Amino acid sequence: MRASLLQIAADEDEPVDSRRRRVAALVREQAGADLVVLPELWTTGAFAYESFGSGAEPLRGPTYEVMAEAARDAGVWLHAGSIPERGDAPGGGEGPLYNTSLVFSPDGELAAAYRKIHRFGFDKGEAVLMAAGADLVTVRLPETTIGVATCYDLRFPELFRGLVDAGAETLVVPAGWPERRRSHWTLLARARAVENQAYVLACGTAGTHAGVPQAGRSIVVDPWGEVLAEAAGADEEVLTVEFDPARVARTREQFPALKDRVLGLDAPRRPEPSRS
Ligand SMILES: NC(=O)CCC(=O)C(=O)O
Repeated sequence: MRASLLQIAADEDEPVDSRRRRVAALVREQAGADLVVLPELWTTGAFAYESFGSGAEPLRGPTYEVMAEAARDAGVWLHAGSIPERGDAPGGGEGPLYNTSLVFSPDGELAAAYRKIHRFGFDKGEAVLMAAGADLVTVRLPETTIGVATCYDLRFPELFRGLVDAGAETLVVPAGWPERRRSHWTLLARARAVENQAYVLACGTAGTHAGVPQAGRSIVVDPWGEVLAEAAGADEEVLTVEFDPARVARTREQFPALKDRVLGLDAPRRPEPSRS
């Protein structure tokens, strides 16, 4: 399988419509790839909190339209990164905001939408401006099943275990990860690959947005935890990699650690009563 990760910048000086067209052209240039991946919130920037409301769009809004067409023209599976999605309110009108990833099939149909479950920012930013998703999302491609997660989700191994239990063999993680925590990005991408015996395709953002320098360093890790490809730095880059999806099953068979899982350990344990 061939995948291209498009590590693009979300520069405030570039009008969003121009960026959509520019990114669509880049997607079209990837014709021949099986899967193309974009970063998190590339229309606004993942740290441009004040733009989330003004830059929000419905699920089937302008980014959806442009990306569906680009996927169809290129004939690729496209994980189009995420958008600030304005959900519907139950009685009509404006509902909550979500950080929503869109996955398109090569015929330009929406194959899946994933609303980010773990919102970043603690008591500010995304954590207060956006609502949390609740559903794990996997998508069956001809060669592999992808499991979808977004940026901060990378810190929560239980989400990835859920994806593996749902059949995921390739974990796709668009992100807007800051330079300040670059070492965590690489470490966590490799950890998620090793512990789940799965490929990890993690696509970061280039440049600086909202004053936050981005780590870039998009990375592809194999099911043994080895780095197959890594972006050179934090500039815009197309990272292309060939990988063999069958290695997931082989790795899980030859080193069957996933079979040794002990389930139900997540409940708090009480100390044994004293026997004296
Ligand atoms: N956009 C994000 O989710 C940022 C996550 C992050 O900075 C971190 O986990 O560290």
